[in-house]
Amino acid sequence: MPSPKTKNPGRSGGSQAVGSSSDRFEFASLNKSLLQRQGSDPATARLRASESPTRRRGSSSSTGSASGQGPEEDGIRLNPSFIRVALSSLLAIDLWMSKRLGVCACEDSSWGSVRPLMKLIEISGHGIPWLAGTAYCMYKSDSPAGQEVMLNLFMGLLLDLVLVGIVKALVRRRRPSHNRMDMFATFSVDRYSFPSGHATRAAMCGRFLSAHLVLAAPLRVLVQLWVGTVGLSRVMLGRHNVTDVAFGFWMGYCQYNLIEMLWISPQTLQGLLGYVV
Ligand SMILES: CC(C)=CCC/C(C)=C/COP(=O)(O)O
Repeated sequence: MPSPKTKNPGRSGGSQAVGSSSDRFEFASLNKSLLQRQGSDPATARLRASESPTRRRGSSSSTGSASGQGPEEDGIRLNPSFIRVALSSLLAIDLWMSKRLGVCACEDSSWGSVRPLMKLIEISGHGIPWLAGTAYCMYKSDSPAGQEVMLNLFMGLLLDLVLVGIVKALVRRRRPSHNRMDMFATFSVDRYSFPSGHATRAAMCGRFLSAHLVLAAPLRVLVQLWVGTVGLSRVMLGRHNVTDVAFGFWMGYCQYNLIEMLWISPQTLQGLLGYVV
């Protein structure tokens, strides 16, 4: 659980329980839009229609609805959709679970003594050791087949960084309020938490290793255990909400399919190099 030491510059103050200031921040925006939808009765709609264009423009930025919408869209706003209610419930459960599981968020959290181990697991899924290790193995490999596998893993790791960066920049979900931002070597988008870059990398590399490098069944089980541990450690460290990690796993799983689709074979490489040179 978070301690008074917990800092998060993006949030106003620390929090101890679900329904705290930070959670309320996320709920507030959901509730606001729900209320706005519910409040779109004909009288409100008429009132809105009579607003001056300037006022409507101003309000559209906060409500997320553009001025001058057609009647069909107003009709949709009359009925808060089931999906929206389901999503806000999921978000509530997500925040509650993430807060409960964030037991290593700082040294004086309930499981604070395990934090160094969790940080070690964090390093095992960080981009830098993976990129450096793969580049080293590619350089050291004396078989063309080994080099091919390593080159594709390297390209996959770069692709992962780009895709995660894009999704983080688009979604812009803040990290949990109990997170202490003390990760090493991060990009600016890493102040956002959705999806977990460690989870995407772990899931993608886990599938890659099992398909190309780790052939013994017991070792494959170990690889999958590592993937799960990396995901769990993200929530326990307070870095992520559960949904960030769950989506990250799914995204990493799909990224592996992308690597297989875009597989760079020696022939492709020769073609590409021949084209460039
Ligand atoms: C600097 C390089 C090469 C990678 C950054 C890796 C990183 C710190 C990702 C953030 O992961 P989470 O989204 O799981 O916190």
